[in-house]
Amino acid sequence: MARYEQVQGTVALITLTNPPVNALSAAVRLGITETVTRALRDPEVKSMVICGENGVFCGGADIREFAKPMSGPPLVPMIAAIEEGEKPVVAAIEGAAFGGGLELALGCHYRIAHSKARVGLPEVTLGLLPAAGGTQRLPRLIGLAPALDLITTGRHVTAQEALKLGIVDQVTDQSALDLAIQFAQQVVGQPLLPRKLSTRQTPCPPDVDGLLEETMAQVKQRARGAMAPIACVQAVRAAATLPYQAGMQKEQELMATLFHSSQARAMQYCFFAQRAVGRWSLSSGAHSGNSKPRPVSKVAVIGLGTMGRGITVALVKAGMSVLAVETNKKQLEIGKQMVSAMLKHDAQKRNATPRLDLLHFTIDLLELKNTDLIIEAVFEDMALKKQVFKELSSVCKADAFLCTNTSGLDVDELAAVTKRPELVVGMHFFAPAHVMKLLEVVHGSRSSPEAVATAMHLGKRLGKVSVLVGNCAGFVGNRMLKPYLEQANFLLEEGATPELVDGALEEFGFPMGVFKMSDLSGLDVGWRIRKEAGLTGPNVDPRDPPRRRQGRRYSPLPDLVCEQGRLGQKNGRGWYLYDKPGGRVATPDPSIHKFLEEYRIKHGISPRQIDRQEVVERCLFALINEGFRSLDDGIAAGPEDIDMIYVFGYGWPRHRGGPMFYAGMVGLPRVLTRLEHYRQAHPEVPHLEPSPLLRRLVASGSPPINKWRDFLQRPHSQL
Ligand SMILES: CCC[C@H](O)CC(=O)SCCNC(=O)CCNC(=O)[C@H](O)C(C)(C)COP(=O)([O-])OP(=O)([O-])OC[C@H]1O[C@@H](n2cnc3c(N)ncnc32)[C@H](O)[C@@H]1OP(=O)([O-])[O-]
Repeated sequence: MARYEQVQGTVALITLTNPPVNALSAAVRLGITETVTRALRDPEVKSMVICGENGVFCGGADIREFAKPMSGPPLVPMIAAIEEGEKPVVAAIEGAAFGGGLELALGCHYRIAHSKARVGLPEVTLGLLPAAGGTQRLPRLIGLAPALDLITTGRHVTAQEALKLGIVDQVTDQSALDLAIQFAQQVVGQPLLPRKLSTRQTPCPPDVDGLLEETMAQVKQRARGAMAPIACVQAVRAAATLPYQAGMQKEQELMATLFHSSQARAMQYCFFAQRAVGRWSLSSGAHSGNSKPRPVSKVAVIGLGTMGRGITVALVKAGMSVLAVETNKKQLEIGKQMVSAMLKHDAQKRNATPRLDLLHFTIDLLELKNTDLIIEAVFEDMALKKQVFKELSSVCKADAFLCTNTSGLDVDELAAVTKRPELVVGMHFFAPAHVMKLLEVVHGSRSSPEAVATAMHLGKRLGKVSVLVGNCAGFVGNRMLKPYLEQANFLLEEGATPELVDGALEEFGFPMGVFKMSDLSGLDVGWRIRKEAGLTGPNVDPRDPPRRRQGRRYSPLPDLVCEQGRLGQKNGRGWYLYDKPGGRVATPDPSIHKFLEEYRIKHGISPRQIDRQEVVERCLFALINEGFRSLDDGIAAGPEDIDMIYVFGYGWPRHRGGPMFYAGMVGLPRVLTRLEHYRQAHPEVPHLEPSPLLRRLVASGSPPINKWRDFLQRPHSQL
């Protein structure tokens, strides 16, 4: 797993050979150990170069090995042997040097990178810290503050930034390997000691304690309960305050607490789940391996409201030419100005030039005739969308794909008004569409594999995590959100406050609780949908009592709040009070508390003490229960799909793996028992009735999450 060659007479070339990313598996570590020893012993060899096969230096430790017992030589002494050796070693970095890969390079005496290479220590995103000396060598190389930034965020750094920071010694547009070999010959005979990072002092600012305290405070706030970022700060602190060996000891101790933690397991599950959802399959037998996307070069977006603008920006940022369409000149002008401003703002942040040349605007649908793919992003109204789809169907070329950006409307109903239902798919973007990583691609009953493949591929080009879902009201994400929101409202009726509910959910790790989130989205959005569904407003069945609709318990609280003119952040008043209309600073509102008290009196509800555990269980177990139903219905293909939708679209804390992974961690029998308990206490809430799949899994001994697909009633039936 490491090839050995002697080149240019005196240079030992060691190539890591473990495709696709040359991860440091036991065999690779053994290969490196043996070849380095050989090179150090061979008197003909004066210097060494380490590189990776297939244009990738190394993707780090082999994450798949973490769940198995340790075998093969450990990384720390392997890297120490390279550094301590008395022959210069040069790392030739092409592609990527991440995690243990960068730590290996830091053990080398010199680093040469290709201009397209990226480096970083992303262990924190796997619930770990760089435990092969990364927390001790990187600060000694680039200084305390930049090392804290890189290690606590895990961000990837370009070769140019790596050069500026001093992580690499040279960057080349040519072959990094050729340059490294040349370099390795030139440095023979130069003093090696100053190049051994373990012998250096960490460059620190005058107020080390101040910097560490400030960083710790920021990290704790960002971490939302994740342990790894905090351990990273503690480890880097050791690099600034302890001698090298003591720092290494601290690094190992901290890693030991993280390595077997449930958080690390959850985050490593997310790493693989994120990749697994890209490998979609349909019940027809079509899958990502046998269905080719059609090349798309001309894209159009219909409607320049909030969603349309975000989608347009996302497409342009991906380098695609976009035709943006509005109904009239005034709307077009507003949209044009806003999209241009968004692109300029984004480019400014990245120190780049905005690609305004890729944007074209029109109010004439006939201009769509040469477009390959159209994303309709008009108002969420079925009649309007149908009208747009009919027109698109007649003006667009016969093989153009028609995609609808909808958060839950029936894709089949829309496809039925076109002459090409097989080319219609749903693309559910999340606001703001140029920022949020999630894309639900909705497979209608007549969507062709090519249409699915094309939409999934487009999502990837936009840098999104695309998840294929079936067609039902709300698809996967919003369908599961419904019982979650419902429970939150019921908890208010029973005695909770918005602050109590939000506090419990934020403590769990959501960036925002459910009521703050509703205020941010605008309370009128759900109000309008409920009016259309006959749950509130003039279409309510007059025989329904105030807290029952369509045969089940209903809370009119959100409707009553809207009726008071409280629409959320946009007008400064919602479930909370805001500093100003459009303001972000939420404060609890005594008038909401009074309103809730009066409501309870009016409906004869005696408020009770509700604790945080009940909030978390009722909201999240109801959501998880709906997840099991979505799986059993074949709307979600697997638990990973649901988990990635929630992690990337709904702020589910990554260190808890996603709702279905979390259910497995809590224990399926416990989820079942608690749902049964709450169902008994609230017999009028059908969402609390445990799903048949959950019951089957528990009856079968609660198999691990990767075996759940074997228990599905109708695998992929709706996909
Ligand atoms: C004591 C230990 C200390 C040490 O500090 C700990 C670490 O190093 S922790 C590690 C710190 N390192 C990291 O966190 C870096 C993790 N890796 C990455 O960020 C990206 O893979 C990389 C940027 C390298 C390439 O991106 P790309 O070109 O878009 O390609 P892709 O992403 O689609 O991956 C292709 C295939 O390779 C697989 N695979 C990848 N890496 C690993 C791995 N380390 N292991 C195993 N497998 C890995 C991946 O699952 C996929 O498999 P499949 O079956 O085809 O789905």
